[in-house]
Amino acid sequence: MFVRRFSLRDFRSWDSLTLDLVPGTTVFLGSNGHGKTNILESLGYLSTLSSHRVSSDAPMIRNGSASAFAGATVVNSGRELTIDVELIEGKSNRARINQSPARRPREVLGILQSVMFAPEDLSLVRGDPGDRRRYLDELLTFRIPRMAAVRADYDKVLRQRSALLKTAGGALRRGSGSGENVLSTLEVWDGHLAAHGAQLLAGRLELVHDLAPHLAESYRSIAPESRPASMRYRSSFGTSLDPEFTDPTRIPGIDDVAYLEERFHHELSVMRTKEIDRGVCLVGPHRDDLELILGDSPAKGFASHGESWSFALSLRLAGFALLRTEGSDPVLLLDDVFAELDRRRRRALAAVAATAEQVIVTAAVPEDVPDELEAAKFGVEASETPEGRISRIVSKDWSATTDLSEGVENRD
Ligand SMILES: Nc1ncnc2c1ncn2[C@@H]1O[C@H](COP(=O)(O)OP(=O)(O)OP(=O)(O)O)[C@@H](O)[C@H]1O
Repeated sequence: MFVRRFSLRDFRSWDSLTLDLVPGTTVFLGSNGHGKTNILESLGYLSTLSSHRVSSDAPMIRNGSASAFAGATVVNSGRELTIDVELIEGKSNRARINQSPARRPREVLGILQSVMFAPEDLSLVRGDPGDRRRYLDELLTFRIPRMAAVRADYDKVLRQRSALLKTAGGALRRGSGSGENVLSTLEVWDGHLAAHGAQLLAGRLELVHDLAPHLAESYRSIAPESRPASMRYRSSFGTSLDPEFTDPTRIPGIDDVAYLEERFHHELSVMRTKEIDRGVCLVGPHRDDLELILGDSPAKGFASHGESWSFALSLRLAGFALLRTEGSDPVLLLDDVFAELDRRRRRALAAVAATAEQVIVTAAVPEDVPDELEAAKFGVEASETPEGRISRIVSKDWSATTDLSEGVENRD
């Protein structure tokens, strides 16, 4: 698939931009802090409804504006769909598909599939479990779009159940009669949590099973002199779950969801007193992790800086390879990453990028982009204006390269 056109309004440093793109590699070039990453972030947002840099939407709205807009026309096997999202300060976001309002923004998920590799990805290896869960869930949603609804339902039940756990703790400590009522309501929420959680968990386990060989292969090609890379899902269910279930080589079965739902229920009953004491939900997919292993050791806290980079890149390339084997052709978004890589890893990444239908790259200077990637180039420059610092596409002399910014308007 490829993005044929995209538009921004009041998105970070871009007050207004409409740009036509083509398949192949497109590079946005400019000095630090001029607005290149903001472009990739907006495409990533249209793809996943979240930013790779911030956990809330507010920072993406241009300073002084009440809302931001990002839209893209995506061509997938000859079929064109236009999606757009409006981020509104203090209100729910709005999304449209082919100009028609979507009932929920998450309906746009899956239309623009992308894999982004960015400096922030080091946190996949070194950061908190939440970063790795997000990595898994984004891929899962591309594979199985209905998983976006399962995740949303799970999060909703989790919030309600957590609030109830706090109430239950208070009521039982006071010895009030309402404690009994709260406990029976908790049973109902346990059922909902286990039902949604089991689906999410089964989806993640199947994903890890399918992803693991691609990870091993990607890491081998990037860092052949290093130890082998592997992954394993770590469940918060403890001994309630047969360890065989998290073995990435185990072939998922059709009864998995039912088994996991039953185990989830069981684990909730085991943890009941502890959960009420603490007032939080202690087990479930929201407490799980993806273990990344280098040789026989956990990559986190053990891998060198270079190995961690290779691991993070391999995770992204593994996701890209998996989606491609399943018939999808995600857009590859590479945020200023070539300058960070040594020659071997640059070549490995360039080789994969050359096979993608569309690659969008940011770089400070043309020399940062490997020669193997024939690229169309746009210059990006920000300047101070009465409305603040605003980014623009500018014409540059790239000498002997294709400068597409000639004639491009930063249109309304
Ligand atoms: N909400 C916002 N409103 C206005 N400007 C913003 C907002 N958020 C970020 N910016 C501006 O965007 C610019 C940073 O843009 P971006 O991160 O895209 O830079 P970049 O060109 O990718 O730089 P680097 O090469 O250093 O990564 C900064 O000037 C910052 O002040």
